[in-house]
Amino acid sequence: MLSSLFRLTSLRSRKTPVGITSSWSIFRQKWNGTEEYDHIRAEVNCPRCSNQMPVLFSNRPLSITAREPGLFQALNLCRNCKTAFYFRPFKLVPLQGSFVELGRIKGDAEGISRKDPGGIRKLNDDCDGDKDDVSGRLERELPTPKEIYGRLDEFVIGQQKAKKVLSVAVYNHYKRIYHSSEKNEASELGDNDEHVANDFVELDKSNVLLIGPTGSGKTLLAKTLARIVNVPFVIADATSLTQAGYVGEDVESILYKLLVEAKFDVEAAQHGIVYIDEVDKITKKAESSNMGRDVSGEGVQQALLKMLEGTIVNIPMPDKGARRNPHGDSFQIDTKDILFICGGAFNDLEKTISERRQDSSIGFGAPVRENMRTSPLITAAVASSLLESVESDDLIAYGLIPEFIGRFPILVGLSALDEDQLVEVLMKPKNALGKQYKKMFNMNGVKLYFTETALRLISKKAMAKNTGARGLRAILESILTEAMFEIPNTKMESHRVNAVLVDEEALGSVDERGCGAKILYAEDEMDRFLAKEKH
Ligand SMILES: Nc1ncnc2c1ncn2[C@@H]1O[C@H](COP(=O)(O)OP(=O)(O)OP(=O)(O)O)[C@@H](O)[C@H]1O
Repeated sequence: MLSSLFRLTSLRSRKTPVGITSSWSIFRQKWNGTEEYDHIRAEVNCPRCSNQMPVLFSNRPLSITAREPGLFQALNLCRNCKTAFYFRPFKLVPLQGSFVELGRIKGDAEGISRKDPGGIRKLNDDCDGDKDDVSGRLERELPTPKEIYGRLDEFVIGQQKAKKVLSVAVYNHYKRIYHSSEKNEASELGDNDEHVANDFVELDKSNVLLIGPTGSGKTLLAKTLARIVNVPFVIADATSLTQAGYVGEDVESILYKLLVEAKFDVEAAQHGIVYIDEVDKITKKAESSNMGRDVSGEGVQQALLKMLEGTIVNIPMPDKGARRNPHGDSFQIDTKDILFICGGAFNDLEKTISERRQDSSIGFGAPVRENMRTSPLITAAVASSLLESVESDDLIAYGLIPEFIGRFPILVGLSALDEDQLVEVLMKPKNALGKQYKKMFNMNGVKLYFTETALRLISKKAMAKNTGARGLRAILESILTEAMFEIPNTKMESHRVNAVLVDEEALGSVDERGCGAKILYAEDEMDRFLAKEKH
């Protein structure tokens, strides 16, 4: 996609001054962790559609100008008209320069305008300098923590505390982004002293670390949040990452995926959410057992530090064939506004927490210790309570390095789902598994029915497997496979399947297989069964 974007290099050259409309600022940052370059962040009007767009100039040499040193230049894509430009200012103060239009991305044909990955971005797009208006829009368009919580509730069962903490964290994260755009507007308008003083208050970024057993909804929470605030979202696996210089997926590849997800709209990518799973596998402890290769967990944590905090990362543009070329031009992604959510199961972390709190001082005391040894159910409840009080020191004791933990001011503990919650997971959320299978059978004109006892048994089986909600799908798949195999072959009236029933017999018991879902042919068979059940 990108090669077509830049194929039209130097198609047209317009000598139009770069109009600085709202803000510009200079800062110095390392590129590729070694050389230091100056950067100028500016707002310009797109010469094609006149929409405002943010541009990041830097004096890093680009191959487009034969690597001429010392020039401030930028490559940028107008997200409104999807036109790529090369910018080269001929004066720095006030910033003025010329545009070279590089070409346009075909919108729908390549799916570029398939969706606008930045509902959030619309706010910035519309900033027209009226401060009240910016604040007003902030209030109108950014969902409040309660609204975010309400939407999460539609998809995620239980985890009330995590949902609340995340709603506030995400709201504050995007408010922080608007705060900086609002700040720029205010200083342009020459606002009063109090506002000017407030401008110097920098809001820190708040990445989130989710700690909870497998199948408790960590990934689901992150994915749903990204959908609610309508920003690009990617999932990365910490175990596949390598420290600098090692062969394997590198840290930059996460940002490349985010850029792809944002359809190469740099600003949208910079406001996205990245979920990094399995961070408990890059602890010092896990190095020998889990990584299975010559890469230190600590090295990977080190490699992630800069990106988590906020740095400008260079993402090489793909060559023809969509391969990334490290020697070619690149997109620059500033990670300071990307929200990083990390997740991990951190098995047995509760023991570390318990040790820290020396058991008796936590209020549970000896009876709880006894319970932890004897009853797995109570142990799960106690473990959840302990996880809620997790602190940085516990994670350091677990093997995360202090610098890594320091970049996660928000720690959230998730609890294992209990039997009732697993039954809800099956049927309640908007796209619950049970609803999905019902829809699938409905497509063949067949009704799928689960009895209450069957739903409980499915949950019990999942709990016995210790895989949380993750295990539900495998159980459903195994009891419904036979029915899904038969039904498409029974289109003839005489053999038409009317309904499929999942009852206790279909499931067997917690540790034994049942007979599988029952296929009902006669039209009234299901009605008779339901009447009997009611009776
Ligand atoms: N609390 C929940 N509410 C609704 N569905 C859930 C919940 N937890 C898990 N699920 C479902 O279970 C499956 C696995 O969940 P998810 O990937 O979020 O688990 P996880 O905690 O990230 O697990 P892991 O640590 O193994 O990555 C998904 O299909 C998800 O829809």
